[in-house]
Amino acid sequence: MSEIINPSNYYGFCFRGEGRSNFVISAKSHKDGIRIVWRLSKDRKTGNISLKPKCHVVNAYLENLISHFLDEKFLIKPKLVHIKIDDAHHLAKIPSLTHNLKIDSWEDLLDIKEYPQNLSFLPPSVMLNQEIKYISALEMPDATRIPKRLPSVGPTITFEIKPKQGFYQLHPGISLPFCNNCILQIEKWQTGNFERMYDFCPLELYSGDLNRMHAAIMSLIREPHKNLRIFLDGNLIHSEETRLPVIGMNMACFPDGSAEVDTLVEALCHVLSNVLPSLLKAQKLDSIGIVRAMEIYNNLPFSIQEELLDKKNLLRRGLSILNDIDPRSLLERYLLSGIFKDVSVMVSMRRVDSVCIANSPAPQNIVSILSPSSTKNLCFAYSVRIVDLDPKTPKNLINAFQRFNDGIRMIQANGNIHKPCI
Ligand SMILES: O=P(O)(O)O[C@@H]1[C@@H](OP(=O)(O)O)[C@H](OP(=O)(O)O)[C@H](O)[C@H](OP(=O)(O)O)[C@H]1OP(=O)(O)O
Ligand SMILES: Nc1ncnc2c1ncn2[C@@H]1O[C@H](COP(=O)(O)OP(=O)(O)OP(=O)(O)O)[C@@H](O)[C@H]1O
Repeated sequence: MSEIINPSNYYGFCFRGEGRSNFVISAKSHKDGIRIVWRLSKDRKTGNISLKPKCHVVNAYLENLISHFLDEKFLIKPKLVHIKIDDAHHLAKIPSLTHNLKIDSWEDLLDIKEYPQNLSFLPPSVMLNQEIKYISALEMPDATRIPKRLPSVGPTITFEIKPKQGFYQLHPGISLPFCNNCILQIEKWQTGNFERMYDFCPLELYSGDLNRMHAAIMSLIREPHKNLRIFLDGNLIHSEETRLPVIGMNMACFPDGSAEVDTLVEALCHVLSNVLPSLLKAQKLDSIGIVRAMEIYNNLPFSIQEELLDKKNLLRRGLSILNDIDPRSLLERYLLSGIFKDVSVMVSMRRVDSVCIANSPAPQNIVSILSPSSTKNLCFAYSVRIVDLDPKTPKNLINAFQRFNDGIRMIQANGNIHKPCI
C-alpha cells in the first residue's frame, strides 16, 4: 500500500488552486523543509472531494504515455499517497478559506471553533454514508518554489500559463481565420464567462519570435482569463479574479526598483521558448481536428464508443495508436493530444546574484536578461514544471464540440466580433 500521510508532520498549510477536477493544497514538511502539494480529485457533480479518485490512472498516463513526448526535466513525477478520511475532511476546509491564508499547524486546522466542519468540501454527511477509510491523492513538489541553492535577491515569482493549442487547424466545411482557442474563448466571453475578450492568441505565444511571445504574455497580464496566474512567494497576486495593476506588480516583484514586470516577461519568454516546441509537437499528434474527431466518434459502433469512454482505454492501447491510421486510432491520437492542449506550464523565477553564480558548484537553471534601467544583466534562477496532465475521453470532445460550434455561429453572425488570428 502507498504511504499514508500524517498531516501533523507538516505545517504552513494553504490553498494553492483549483480547476474543475482537482483541489490543490500546499504544506511544508517538518522533516526536510520542502513544500509539497496534495492534489485531491473533485466529484464533478457535487464539487466535493471525490471518495473514489482515479489517481493511479493519472500516474499511469504519465509513466506510460506522456513521458514519451515531454522531457522529464519538465515533468513532476507524483507520489500516490493515502489520506485518512478524517484528515481529508479537515484538509478539505482549506479551499474555503481566504486565498493566501496560511495555517500554521495541523492542530490549528482541527479547531472547529476557528475552522468549522461546514467549511469542508468533504462534509461529515458524505463521509458517514460510505465505508471508506482512506482517499488517495497525488503528492508532488510545490511548483511555486525553487530549491534555494544560491543566495537570492527578492521574492520568487511564478507565472502559471495555460498556453492551449499552438497551431491553426482547418476543419471540414469551416473557413474562418480563427484558431481553436480563440473560437472557444469567444464563445465563453459571449456566454458571460468573461467580461471582455482578450487579445491573447496561442499562435503568437508559440511563434518562437520573442517579441511576439512577449506581446502575447502582456495581453494575458491585461486580461488573464484562465490562461494566466501570477504568484509571489506562492501567494496568488494576479489572475482573472484577483487583479493587481502593473505598477503594483512592479513594486511587489522588484521592491528595490531594480527592474519591472517587463524584464520578468522577457526572462519568461526565454524559458518558454525551450518548452513550447515539445508541447506543440505533442499536440500535433492530432491530425484530424475537433470536427472530424466528432464525426469519427459518432460513426463508431456503440461498443467501441463505450471502450473509448473508459479512461483506461488509451493505457491499454498504448503507443501502437501512433502507427495506425484507422479512424479509431486517429480519434485516440486526438484524445491523447488533448492532454497537451490543456496543460499548464508553471515557471518560477527568483533573482540571484551573478557573482554567486560564477562561484557556485551547484548546477542551477539560470536566465540572464539585460535590465532596461541599468547596463548590467539581471540573473534569474528558474524552474519549469508542466502540470495538469489529465486524461481526456470523448466526454471532453462532446462538450468542447458543442461550444466550438456555438463559437463558430457567433463569429459567422458577426464578422467583426474579434481580430482574426491569422
Ligand atoms: O475546451 P477548452 O479549450 O475550453 O478547455 C477547457 C478548459 O477551459 P480553458 O481553456 O481554461 O478556458 C477548462 O479549464 P478551466 O477549468 O475553465 O480552467 C478545463 O481544463 C477543461 O478540461 P476538463 O473538462 O477539466 O478535462 C478544458 O476542456 P477540454 O480540454 O476537455 O476540451
Ligand atoms: N505541483 C503544483 N505546484 C503548485 N501549484 C500547483 C501544482 N499543481 C497544480 N497547482 C495549482 O493548482 C491549480 C489547480 O490544479 P490543476 O490545474 O491540476 O486542476 P484541474 O482541476 O485539473 O484544472 P482544469 O480544470 O484546468 O483541468 C493550478 O491551476 C495551479 O495553480
